[in-house]
Amino acid sequence: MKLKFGTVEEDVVTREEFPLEKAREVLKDEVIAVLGYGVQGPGQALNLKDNGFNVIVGQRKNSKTWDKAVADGWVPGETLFELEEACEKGTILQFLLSDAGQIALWPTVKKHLSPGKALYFSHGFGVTYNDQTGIVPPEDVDVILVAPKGSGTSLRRMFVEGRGLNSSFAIYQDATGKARERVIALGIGVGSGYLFETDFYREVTSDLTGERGTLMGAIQGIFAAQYEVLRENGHSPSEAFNETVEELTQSLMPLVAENGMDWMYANCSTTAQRGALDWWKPFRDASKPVFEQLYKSVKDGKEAAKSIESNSKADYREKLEEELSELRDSEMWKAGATVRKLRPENN
Ligand SMILES: NC(=O)C1=CN([C@@H]2O[C@H](COP(=O)(O)OP(=O)(O)OC[C@H]3O[C@@H](n4cnc5c(N)ncnc54)[C@H](O)[C@@H]3O)[C@@H](O)[C@H]2O)C=CC1
Ligand SMILES: CC(=O)[C@](C)(O)C(=O)O
Ligand SMILES: [Mg+2]
Ligand SMILES: [Mg+2]
Repeated sequence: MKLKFGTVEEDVVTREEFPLEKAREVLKDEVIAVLGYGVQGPGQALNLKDNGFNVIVGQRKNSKTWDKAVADGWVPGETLFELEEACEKGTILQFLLSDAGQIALWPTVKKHLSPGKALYFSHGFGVTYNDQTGIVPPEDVDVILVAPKGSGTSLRRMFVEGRGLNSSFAIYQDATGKARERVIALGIGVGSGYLFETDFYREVTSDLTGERGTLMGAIQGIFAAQYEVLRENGHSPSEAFNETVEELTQSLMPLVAENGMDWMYANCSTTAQRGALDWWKPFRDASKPVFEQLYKSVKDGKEAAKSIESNSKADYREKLEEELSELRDSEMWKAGATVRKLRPENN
């Protein structure tokens, strides 16, 4: 359906125009092989299974995630296979290894992409940066994308709650003439609330910008800056944390989610409104050059190169964990752990 986003009209696909029954009809003869069982793998595979699709999972044996797949109800030899066996059995291959991991498995996946199969991604990364990944799909398969706009953990949680995370979708190559109905059916099948169309390049550039920017990188940066200034001026950790993070996640962001920034402002004091209206523009102006630098680094493929380089190392998990523990052990997030315990619903 066509909808106005501000003054711009866009086409979105909802469950109303493309109900689950239609998705099941489109994919009734397909075997959907979900390759990789990290964060997106479980969310998408379990939602597809619960929605009545024919799904198998491919994962390395003797790994923690193989055991997790078994614990989630996938049966070795029936619905859970080694990666190569799943590639062979699947007619739609959902390539949900980490973006760096996809490079290593690509020769195997490619070998099993016989004509008419579909290659499905949840990120435009591998194909867009194919000068770095080597992922160049054969011409006689569909190449499609459904990118849930959130963590696989939320995708599953929201599905179980009867809600739906929104996703973008894209078609890179339509070899069968059925790529469009295939990709939309998969998008509905994995539990998307609605789908908006993009292309692989735009998906990856916006996504890499978003996660490095406001969604993850910038927000931690801005939290740290304010927390430090409050602490340096003699405020206690609990006061600094509450005024920086807790109030935002518990009180104010839910209001923004419900009805927008203006409505959240309107539900705060006129004192706060005066100050926030004065200060948001200096913050925008201070951070915009950093966002421009970030977008350029994404566009130039530098962010992709860094990610491939670091996540292809044998000990990449340990290294990431080390850096995450640095965050976890910072005073701000230690204070956060105590504050979370104090929420009445947590005790
Ligand atoms: N994590 C998320 O919620 C989101 C991820 N995506 C995209 O979905 C795709 C999958 O991402 P995640 O689920 O985060 O992946 P992940 O980092 O959790 O890894 C998925 C699986 O790949 C396996 N793997 C890694 N390297 C391997 C290798 N060399 N050989 C064999 N297996 C290997 C891991 O064991 C794991 O089971 C990526 O394209 C990512 O950008 C998109 C939206 C959100
Ligand atoms: C959750 C999501 O969509 C991210 C942040 O882009 C990602 O995990 O890559
Ligand atoms: Mg994303
Ligand atoms: Mg991402």
